[in-house]
Amino acid sequence: MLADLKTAALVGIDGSVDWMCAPRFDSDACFAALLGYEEHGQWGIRPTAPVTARKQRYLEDTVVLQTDVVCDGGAYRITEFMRPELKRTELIRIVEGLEGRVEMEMVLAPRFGYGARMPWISQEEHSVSLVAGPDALALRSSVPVTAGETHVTSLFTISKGETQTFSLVWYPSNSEPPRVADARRAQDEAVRYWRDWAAKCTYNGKWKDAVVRSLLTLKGLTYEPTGGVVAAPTTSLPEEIGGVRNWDYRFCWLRDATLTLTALMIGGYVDEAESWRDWLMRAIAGDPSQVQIMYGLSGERRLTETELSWLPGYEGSKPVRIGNAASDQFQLDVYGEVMRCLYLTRKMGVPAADRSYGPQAKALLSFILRAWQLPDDGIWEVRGGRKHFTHSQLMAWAAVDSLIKLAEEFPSQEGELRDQLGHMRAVRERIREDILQRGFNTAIGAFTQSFGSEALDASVLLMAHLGFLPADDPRMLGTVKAIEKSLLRDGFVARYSTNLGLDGLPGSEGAFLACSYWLADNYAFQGRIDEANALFERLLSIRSPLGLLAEEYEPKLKRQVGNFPQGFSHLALIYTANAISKAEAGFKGPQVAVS
Ligand SMILES: OC[C@H]1O[C@H](O[C@H]2O[C@H](CO)[C@@H](O)[C@H](O)[C@H]2O)[C@H](O)[C@@H](O)[C@@H]1O
Repeated sequence: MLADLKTAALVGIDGSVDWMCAPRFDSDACFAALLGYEEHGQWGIRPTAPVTARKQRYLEDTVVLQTDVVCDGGAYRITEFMRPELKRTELIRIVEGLEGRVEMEMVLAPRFGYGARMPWISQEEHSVSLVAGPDALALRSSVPVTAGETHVTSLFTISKGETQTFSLVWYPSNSEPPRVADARRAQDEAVRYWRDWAAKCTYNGKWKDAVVRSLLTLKGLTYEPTGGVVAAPTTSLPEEIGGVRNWDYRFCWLRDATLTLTALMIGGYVDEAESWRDWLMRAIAGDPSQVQIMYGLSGERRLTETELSWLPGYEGSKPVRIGNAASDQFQLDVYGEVMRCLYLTRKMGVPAADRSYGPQAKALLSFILRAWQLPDDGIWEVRGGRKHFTHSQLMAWAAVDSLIKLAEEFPSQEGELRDQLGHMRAVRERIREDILQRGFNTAIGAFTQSFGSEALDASVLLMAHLGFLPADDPRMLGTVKAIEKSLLRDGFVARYSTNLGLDGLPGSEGAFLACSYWLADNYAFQGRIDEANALFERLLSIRSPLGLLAEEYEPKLKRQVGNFPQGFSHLALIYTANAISKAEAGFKGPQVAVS
């Protein structure tokens, strides 16, 4: 992934940019070969001779990618990056000769509208422009290029010590193409930007490299103009290869982003936390019954789901969807996420907002006090009908619990809530009793997926994180044991069993990485340090060579599946690294970086 805090691009080890939406994460893709073939848009820079070795890495503490390629005749390096410090989207690729002399081919073939629209290509004095409807790209390069009807191409050679540069910038087609800076200067600026940001990380445990990579990835999923955080920069990377579980993640989920906040807190990133808190409160402003579970990058509400029939899908996994019908779902847990966000940001020292969020919190409270007993669609956004999910009830409890803590610990700012304290405490106790009575199945000795059910669900592992029960409570020990017995897949945790018909979808899916981290957290909280370490190391070992994680892992195929890179997995990694470090230092129970 390359990122510029407005959008991202995915580059293959073969030198091809196969995915990029511009100018925002949720814009139409202009390179969509990831979900189809070359004809759906890509930008390749490759040798004409066969490749014998390739090695890819990020420059330390940056999102600047470097790929070394050895081929017949010599070796070269491509350094590529986007520009986080700019308002526009610009992708720069610098080719450097390392050995001998290599003949290279550059082929630029964007197809706007997710691979559907061929641009008009015209050669101008210093650049080539590619225009279709509202979108335009301009390519500038240090080597001569040929603008054909369908592609821009260049054949050039690179010898040891030589450098050639290419920069591609998106601009609105009704304006002039922007001027671009010197590529090396741009590289220095991008490197400095990411390194300055990474240097602020306050986690200093034994997994610092992995934590910093995950933090940089989460930062790369941030849409800086508004502070929104996308779940992933991709759509429709399948949860089952060849299957239909293909969803669009280029939106801001209240759940994912609030959990991201906890991860940023662990890393010490207060500005980002403040920015997310304010984004969140703007997005959900209004009637609490109309709070959505996800929004567009600027808080847009209409995220209509459609299928793109012309795209064959990743390795034939159809349909390719854009938009997300889960945006219309009722998921009780998001109220808990919002309240936790309000509480945790205050707790970590984020200053109170200019306008008090007290009245909004009070309105949300009154909604949750009315709605907590309603069935909902649950954390996994299942499409198989509403239930009383145990995790949803847990988060209703967390919503009230967070507001009680806000009122107790920050009485001067959140005074509006104080007169409700008695009532809130009574409701918190009622929800708790309900969960303990109806969410715990005494026959199997575990909390189950929904009230009265026998099915297991890894989301209840979060009970200890939220302080609902101590991790060594016999009911938590029983739950962990039952999950180990029924949901472990070759050492990784499935979120639930897909063969019980819960999600209303055909087929199956991989193990869910965040749930696997949550199991490791429970081990750490319970003092089972060796097991926590072993599971965490296993999870580190399946990251991509660049340290990136998708949403899921398919142990049978030994490959990651689902959208990529996925914030949920990276934020869970950060939390677990911290939880194990804390447990090793002698802390008992859940610890986030708030004192
Ligand atoms: O599995 C079915 C659902 O999958 C997606 O939701 C998942 O991703 C969300 C974003 O990371 C996460 O918040 C949620 O807990 C996951 O289940 C998809 O967005 C849904 O439309 C789909 O029903």
